[in-house]
Amino acid sequence: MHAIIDHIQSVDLHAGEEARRYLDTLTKPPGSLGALEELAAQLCAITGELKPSITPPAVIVFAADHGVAAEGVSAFPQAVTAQMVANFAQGGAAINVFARQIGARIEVVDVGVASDITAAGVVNAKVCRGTANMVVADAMQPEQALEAVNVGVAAVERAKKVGAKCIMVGEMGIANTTASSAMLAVLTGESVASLAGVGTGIHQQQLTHKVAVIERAIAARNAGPQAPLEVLAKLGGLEIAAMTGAYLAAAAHRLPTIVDGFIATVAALTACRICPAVRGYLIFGHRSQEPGHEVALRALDAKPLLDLGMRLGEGSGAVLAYPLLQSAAAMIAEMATFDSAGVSDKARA
Ligand SMILES: O=C(O)c1ccc[n+]([C@@H]2O[C@H](COP(=O)([O-])O)[C@@H](O)[C@H]2O)c1
Ligand SMILES: Cc1cc2nc[nH]c2cc1C
Repeated sequence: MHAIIDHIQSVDLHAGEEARRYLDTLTKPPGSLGALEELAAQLCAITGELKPSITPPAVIVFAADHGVAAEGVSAFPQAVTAQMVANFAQGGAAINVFARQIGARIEVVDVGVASDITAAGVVNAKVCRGTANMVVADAMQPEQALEAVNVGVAAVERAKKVGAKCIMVGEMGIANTTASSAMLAVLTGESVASLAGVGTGIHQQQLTHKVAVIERAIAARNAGPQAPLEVLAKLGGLEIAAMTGAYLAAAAHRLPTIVDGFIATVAALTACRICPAVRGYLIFGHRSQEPGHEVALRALDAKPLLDLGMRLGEGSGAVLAYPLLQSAAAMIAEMATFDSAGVSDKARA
């Protein structure tokens, strides 16, 4: 992990400024393409190119289990994590459908599913069989958390090796909204009650219980916001650690990265707390319905592209936003300028 952090540089602010100036020469009233213009400028700042390429895209889904599932904090049993991994391998999950739509390769990585994964094509990078129950023990040992971060780094480097120009990271892990909520409460100082949500769809009474479980875990684990890796190890999850590593590696390799929903954004926040320069490489795909997502987005000063009332995970909201990046990249690369098209601009009128 430390080797990859040493390679992270801030995005190229000069390229971003140059892109903004160039966008104002294109045949449209200045600023009229709204957020798409800012997106185009960000892609230029990330890649250092005035005509950035984001093709081909790559999707990576990290799966792991959570000991805290034993506290009854999810609407679904732990076995669903492994069952969904098999579904990903067969191409039948929402993320498979959306990835096919945009022509993205998809890699599924077992970073810590509790049971054996036999499905063909799943990368076996199991650090251990799920985390410990954070109410009674640290979720991970520091070396396990570090190993899981490195699983994420390696996955992005595999994608980079086969030519990926845009990274979308997703996750699957029953009870991971509990882990993410605990991390976020510590990282931001916000109350658990203000950010914990229904996850896969628990009822109000179960949500009250979930809040109490998270509060007990936080009190018992004793981790502070100044030590993000410790927060990750004590309260996080193996797939959250892998996502954190993926964001660090994507930044180190100057790859535009689309962040998915709640769990992904907590991992992104963790990566930014470890290395603030990561922030410039992140594009936020969508606003999840999980209330904590708003808190995490605010902590990152981030405005997501889409707001579809989704709360699935898997990377689905990131992949759905990818066509907007395609539009932004195509717009800056292909639009005519006022000069080239012989259109009078405002200044000359
Ligand atoms: O990405 C999100 O915003 C999101 C919000 C709620 C739930 N999820 C997904 O649902 C699972 C976690 O929910 P839970 O209730 O088991 O904590 C996990 O597999 C996530 O991918 C994902
Ligand atoms: C079926 C199912 C699919 C999922 N995908 C991501 N999280 C999930 C949780 C459940 C329960």
